[in-house]
Amino acid sequence: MKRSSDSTISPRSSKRQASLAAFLKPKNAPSPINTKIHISEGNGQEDKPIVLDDGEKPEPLKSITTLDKGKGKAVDLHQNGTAKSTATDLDLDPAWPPPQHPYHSPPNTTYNHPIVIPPPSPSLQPMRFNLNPKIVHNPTTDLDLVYYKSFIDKSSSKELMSFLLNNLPWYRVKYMVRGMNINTPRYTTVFGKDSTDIPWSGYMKCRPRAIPEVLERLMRKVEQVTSSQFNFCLVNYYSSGNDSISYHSDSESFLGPNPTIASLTLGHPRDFLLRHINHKNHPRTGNSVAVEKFVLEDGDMVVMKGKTQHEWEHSIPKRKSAKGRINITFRKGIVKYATENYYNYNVGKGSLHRWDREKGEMKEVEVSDGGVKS
Ligand SMILES: O=C(O)CCC(=O)C(=O)O
Ligand SMILES: [Fe+2]
Repeated sequence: MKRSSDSTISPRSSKRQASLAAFLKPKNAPSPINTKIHISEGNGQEDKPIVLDDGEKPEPLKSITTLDKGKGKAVDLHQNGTAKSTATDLDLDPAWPPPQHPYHSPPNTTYNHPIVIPPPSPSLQPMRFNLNPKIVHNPTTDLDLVYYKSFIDKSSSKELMSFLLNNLPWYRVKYMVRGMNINTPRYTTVFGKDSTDIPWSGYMKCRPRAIPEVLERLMRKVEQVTSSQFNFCLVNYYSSGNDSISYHSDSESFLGPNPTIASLTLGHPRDFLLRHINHKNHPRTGNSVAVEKFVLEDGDMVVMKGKTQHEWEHSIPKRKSAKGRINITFRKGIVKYATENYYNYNVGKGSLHRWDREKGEMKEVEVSDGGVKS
């Protein structure tokens, strides 16, 4: 999806919000929200027309629709059927990944990395995880989440945050939509390749990058815990409360129907809002649907699944006092366009940024690393 809010195009641009989900609304459903500017925003962008709509007023927040308070434990699926409440990334099933896994091995573990991303430091071995999810499922509104509070344990999450901040290449992507310049309001980066048999070297518009070892190990664990398979890892860094992602759905057709997306938080907490695409008038009930809010804290993981991406939008709104937060998402792209799109909107053509440890801030590095070809 693309991004919008926070572009330089006009003072009102920060109000602009995005949704591709509007295109997926059931036929005859009432029009979701009226109409002025509605620019889709997120981490990928689909080649579809963009519905224009206006950022609407904020709505009162209601508590989450937690139907199962999550007393049960997550089942660690590859532990010979034994359910566990904690795990590490080193206790993976040796048969994982299976031969048909959608992440085909890159030519080497550092393939197309524009900078040296070191292997995980000893302090990151092993990473420890807590498996105590809450199931958030509302069959009427099709909200379908699994929410792991403190999925990554505190010391692993601190180490991981520092490792990623210091070692990943970061971008502040600029792009154009309908003649308007958009500045992505957060730092982004992406690794991985779609599940097609196209070789890693076979992309004309971008150069897919191998998922760095530490993120691949995390991905394998998340796959095991969620019974899913992924081939992309997108990472966001929100450096302050001014960084954000506006309402959008990750419902791009290049992820296939009902995509499962696992999303992890490291660092300072941020509000995560979910809004139904027909929140003013739900087609089945005729009622309004309240915005759902989660405060995502260090180590938390939210798995969005089922029809969530088709029926709901999510956002990380700006918040005055917020401080640095990393978000990692794992997804599965099924066509070549997934790769082109994700690199275009999360690496782009601009210069890379590195974390300046001494100053505690991002620094723009002059060289362009050729992530995306012109
Ligand atoms: O930062 C987050 O929690 C959400 C990120 C997100 O929605 C996205 O990258 O598509
Ligand atoms: Fe998203």
